[in-house]
Amino acid sequence: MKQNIQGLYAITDPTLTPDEHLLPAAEAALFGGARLLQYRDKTAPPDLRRRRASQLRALCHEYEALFIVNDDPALAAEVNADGVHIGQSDGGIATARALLGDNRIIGVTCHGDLTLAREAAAAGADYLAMGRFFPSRTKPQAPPAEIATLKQACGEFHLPVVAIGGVNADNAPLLIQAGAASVAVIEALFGHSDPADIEAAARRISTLF
Ligand SMILES: Cc1ncc(COP(=O)(O)OP(=O)(O)O)c(N)n1
Ligand SMILES: Cc1ncsc1CCOP(=O)(O)O
Ligand SMILES: [Mg+2]
Repeated sequence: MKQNIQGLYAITDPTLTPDEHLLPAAEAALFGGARLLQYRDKTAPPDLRRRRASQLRALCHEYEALFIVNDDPALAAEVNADGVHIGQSDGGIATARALLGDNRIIGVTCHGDLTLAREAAAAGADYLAMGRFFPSRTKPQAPPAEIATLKQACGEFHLPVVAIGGVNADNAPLLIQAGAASVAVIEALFGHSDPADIEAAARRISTLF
């Protein structure tokens, strides 16, 4: 499982995709080649989050893709997700590891900071997420990161590095050439409402790997 952190990493967004369209939108991204899918919803009530996370896990596994829950290791454990993504204020790797065990994936936000990346690697992260590399309307306040730092991280760590922030089919090659194992994408996929357009956008990015 952990060796498969590679390729297009699609991340859902409740502002771009209303709940009633979530499953078809996610399926379009998977059909277009997404290899990982993250459920990122900070606003839905807990029972809906549980239901959608279970449904998305089943969908991802139909496409042999990895299913990751954002922010919430307890939900990831409850729905038997492949892993969790945590940021610097999301509770820490040790807490997530205690809930998820050694076989599940823990991804950690390291912004553009090699010190954070070294700490996450030493604490047992399974992938390091760096970014934002380009302006992002989804998270404009995310601290900017340099592609030179991405290159350095990819050379230093024996862990996959995921690049995020304003990524689309035109700029993803810069990140892949710098060594990113995966690019994480929200708006360039889910900014489309027609599933055929989501699928086409996913395919354009997936074929870059
Ligand atoms: C793959 C990936 N990388 C980075 C993030 C950002 O996580 P975080 O810093 O915790 O911010 P939020 O996404 O929680 O707003 C991510 N979710 N996924
Ligand atoms: C969650 C997150 N963390 C850093 S940038 C970002 C948002 C990525 O979304 P988009 O692909 O729409 O820029
Ligand atoms: Mg978070």
